[in-house]
Amino acid sequence: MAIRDSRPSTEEPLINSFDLRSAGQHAEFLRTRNEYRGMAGSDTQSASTHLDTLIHHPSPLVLGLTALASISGFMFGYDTGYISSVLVTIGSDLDGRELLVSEKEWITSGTSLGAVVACVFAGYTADLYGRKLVIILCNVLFVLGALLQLLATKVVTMIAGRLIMGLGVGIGSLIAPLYISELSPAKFRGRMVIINCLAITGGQLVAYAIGAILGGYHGGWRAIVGISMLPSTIQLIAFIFLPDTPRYLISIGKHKAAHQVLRKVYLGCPSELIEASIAEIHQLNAAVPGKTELERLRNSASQLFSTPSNQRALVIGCGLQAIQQLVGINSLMYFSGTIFKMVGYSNSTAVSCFVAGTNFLFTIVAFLAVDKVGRRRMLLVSIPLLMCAQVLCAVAFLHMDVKVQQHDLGIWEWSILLGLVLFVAFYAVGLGNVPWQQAELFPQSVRGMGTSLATVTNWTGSLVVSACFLSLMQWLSPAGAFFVFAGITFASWVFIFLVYPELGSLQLEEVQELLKDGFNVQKSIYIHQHRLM
Ligand SMILES: O[C@H]1[C@H](O)[C@@H](O)[C@H](O)[C@@H](O)[C@H]1O
Repeated sequence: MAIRDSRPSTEEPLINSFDLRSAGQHAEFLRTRNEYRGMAGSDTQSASTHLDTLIHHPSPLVLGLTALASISGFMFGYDTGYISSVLVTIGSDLDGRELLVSEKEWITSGTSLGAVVACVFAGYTADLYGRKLVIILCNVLFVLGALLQLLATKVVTMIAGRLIMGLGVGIGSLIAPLYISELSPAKFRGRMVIINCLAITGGQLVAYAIGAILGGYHGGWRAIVGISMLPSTIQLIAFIFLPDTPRYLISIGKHKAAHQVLRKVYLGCPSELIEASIAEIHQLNAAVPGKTELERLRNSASQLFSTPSNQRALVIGCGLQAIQQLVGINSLMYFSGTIFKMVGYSNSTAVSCFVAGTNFLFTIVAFLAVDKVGRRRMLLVSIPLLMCAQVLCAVAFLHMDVKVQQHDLGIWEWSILLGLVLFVAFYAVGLGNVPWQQAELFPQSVRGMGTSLATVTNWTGSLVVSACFLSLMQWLSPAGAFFVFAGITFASWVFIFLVYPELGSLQLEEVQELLKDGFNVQKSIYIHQHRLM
């Protein structure tokens, strides 16, 4: 907001009247403001940025709502993660016979397919009817999908259940990071969104672990599916009573309700400053014009595609989500068992847990580092290391004859294990979570629609990789497949280096201003460094 001079004439009197809690804080505020003025040629610092300087920890409300919103992330991870163990143990429970390969494929990819479809509509629905309502809707779909699978005696019911659950997964993957981004103060935003990523990778880990435990029992798969209804029911009930995001509330004119939420977000901060921040957010977030919903949909789309800052936001958001998937992570998440079996390791379930556990652990590293190190730097450092890990896997595969079923575990077999673990680890610290910060790229009026497109890109990429990976290994050999991933990873680094600015310390309303006349990478780095000081 400081990039745009939003409250030029009221700035000084307002500052004087604020009950700043200490001289140190005031000094800090003035220093930040002056440096920022110098950098951006602006005359003021926004009330929201000022509010940020007054708080030092996320408030209990921010933490609580983030944790509850992240249940959607958990469902995303759990629902995509449990299917491998269900398929192994389902036997002839459906239609009284073993499943055909094509049926297994439908049951597996049904969720991703449902997710792609749902993301197309979810964002715009959230722009129109609110973030909270969409969270409730996604839980209804989770529960409905799980119930159908739980009670299924026919293959077709099972596929329908997976598809409906997929609709929920798609909506949840979009709405949880959006809700958290709009709620969190800028300085904790990165970390709060990563809590949702921790829930995704945690959900995958729990799904593998529960699969390993219950998979051994006859009919255990129904319990694996049934368990998924518990977290979604909790989230469904909780969000009936919880508030929508302050930014959404402001966008529909509910300033009083927004004030109540913001007071708990910025605990102990002066009420006048919160008012000023609401006025700013209101002023900077003009609603999309239109009398009917169709008219507004048309205007939103044209605003999203024709405004230069939104075009750049789309390039970054969709680009990062495509990269997240095309480097091949889900070939490991879904097929690590197959890969390890090919290499000669026998216990594929344990191995899958190991891969999922690494993903989870290194997401914690990202959580601890993101707001200090910055999103851009985390990507630029972790991606070359990820590429080295992929090359290590490829070279190790070159030295093995994968057609031989039983290998002694020699140096190259161990190198593959090492390569895959490093692959997941370096992915988790950067690409696993930074693309999910997508909501910060778009302005309020088209945030839902913009994140929809980015999320559709993610799920399409995931579908393409999981559908093609086994064939790719056949056509090009496993070594060839990993060299392809390494090539994509290299190109990704160049893309990110050229176009991805550091958005870590900007208010959501400032990002648009930054992207107005270019990607402004250098400028963004400058702001980040100065606000961190
Ligand atoms: O960020 C997540 C996470 O990294 C998961 O492990 C992966 O399966 C998803 O596709 C990705 O979106």
